[in-house]
Amino acid sequence: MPEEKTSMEYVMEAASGAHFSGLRVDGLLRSSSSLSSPTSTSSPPPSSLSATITDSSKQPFVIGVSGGTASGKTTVCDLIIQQLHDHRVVLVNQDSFYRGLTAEESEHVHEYNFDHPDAFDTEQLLECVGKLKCGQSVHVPIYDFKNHRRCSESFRQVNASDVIILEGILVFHDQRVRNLMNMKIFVDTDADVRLARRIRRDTVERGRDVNSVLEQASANFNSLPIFTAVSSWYAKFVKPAFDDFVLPSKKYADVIIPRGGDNHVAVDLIVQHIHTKLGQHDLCKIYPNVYVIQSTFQIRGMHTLIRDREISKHDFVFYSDRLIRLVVEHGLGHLPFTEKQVVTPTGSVYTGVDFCKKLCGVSIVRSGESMENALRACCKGIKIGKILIHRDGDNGQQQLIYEKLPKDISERHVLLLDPVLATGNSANQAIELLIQKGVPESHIIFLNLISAPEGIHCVCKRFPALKIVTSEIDEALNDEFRVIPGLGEFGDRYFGTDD
Ligand SMILES: Nc1ncnc2c1ncn2[C@@H]1O[C@H](COP(=O)(O)OP(=O)(O)O)[C@@H](O)[C@H]1O
Ligand SMILES: Nc1ccn([C@@H]2O[C@H](COP(=O)(O)O)[C@@H](O)[C@H]2O)c(=O)n1
Ligand SMILES: [Mg+2]
Repeated sequence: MPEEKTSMEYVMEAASGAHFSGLRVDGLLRSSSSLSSPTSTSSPPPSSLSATITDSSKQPFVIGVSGGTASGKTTVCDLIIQQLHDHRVVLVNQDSFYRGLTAEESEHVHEYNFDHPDAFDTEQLLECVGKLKCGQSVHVPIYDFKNHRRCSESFRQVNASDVIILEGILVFHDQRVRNLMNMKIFVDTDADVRLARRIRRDTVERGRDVNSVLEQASANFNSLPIFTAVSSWYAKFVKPAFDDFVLPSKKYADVIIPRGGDNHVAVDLIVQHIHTKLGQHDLCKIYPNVYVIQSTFQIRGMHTLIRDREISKHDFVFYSDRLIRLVVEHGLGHLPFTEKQVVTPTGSVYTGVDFCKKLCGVSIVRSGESMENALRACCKGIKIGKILIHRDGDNGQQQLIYEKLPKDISERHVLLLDPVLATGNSANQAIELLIQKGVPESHIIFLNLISAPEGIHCVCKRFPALKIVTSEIDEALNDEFRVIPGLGEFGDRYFGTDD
């Protein structure tokens, strides 16, 4: 983190897809996670979500964190950032947008009200966060609390990220700033505790001498004779501004955290909520029956391998099988269950669930057959039917060639197997057939490794009650109806007929 510099300097915060966070603009590195360099190998690769963040249609999740001075806003932000370690996070402090003081104001700095909304350049803050929301990089000013001014020649470059945290005493004051936020958190800490912390922080971190802080602090101690006569910055500005502007903005919060950073339960819940929001592909929000299995580095790694055109056949099959198994397990999790109790060897009763018995698989030949082994491995003795649909060229025309399905299929839940969902035409034809055979639409779970958005739209619009479980949603189809980036002809690669 730079001290004041005479030459122009960029302080890189978020770059190259890794996770960055918690870099304070007052010259203090607060978060241990921000110690990693932008290219650190310990930093995670961008998730599928992160990758799409650079696409301006994908907006980052913006969190506003407000609360009185020294309530623990920055501490809470650091905790959130640490727990969001697999996402790119940037922290923007409202303090960075303090206006510069005129010469006269500087001369009478103790008369200046840093706690009034007018002390901030809100237009600049709006522009900055607006750009970040659109996936653009911005230059954030660096504020020097010791000298009450911006470092005129240094700024921090903040790049596109998955999560933007905007923190400051008055970030909920202006409606336009509030409107940028997806989630608003108010850190609510007792006034006496805040005052004590502020005294300590301002002397240790902000270069204030003890007397000046005590002068600021006198409002809360003004029953003590020693401080009654002292003119008080805290009494004059900080406390009234808290009562007039900060506290009234608490009503806009979605979440109020009592005790700040000590409240680990609240922080955990907030992080869980953000994870859920980030993990959801936009299509999952449009179609609630589309499920993308939770991405992990193992899953990303396996996708990286099977999508690599240079991978050996053996490895392609091995890693495809691993991924298919995960999708199958996830799909099984969507089946209905009944409660079941068993007695354990300790003689105690364990209340669990019983698997759904009325079940079968149906593979769309030929690539769907690659998923049969995983299904058999999970469901002993499961019946698996087959549907063969012929694609006439690339014009979307389909023809049903062959079907062999269990006779009582209408009484079963069906796991429909096809590793790649592209246009959705063959899937729709297969689903149509299952419905003709009497399978209720809501009893069909369609399992894929990768899905194109076009295929999801096509299937979900026609069969809204059916569930789709996939491990990744790709970008789009190209002009030849192939999934991009995709992985080529899955069946040929899996069964070794791609030479
Ligand atoms: N739960 C806590 N227990 C003890 N000290 C804390 C706690 N939370 C914050 N602090 C300290 O109080 C001061 C103010 O906290 P900070 O998070 O910077 O507040 P804010 O950003 O709201 O002004 C800092 O010096 C910080 O280390
Ligand atoms: N030059 C300045 C500018 C602001 N302050 C005080 O900082 C407080 C806001 O920062 P928090 O981290 O406490 O939210 C605010 O209450 C201002 O009084 C300052 O001391 N000097
Ligand atoms: Mg702070």
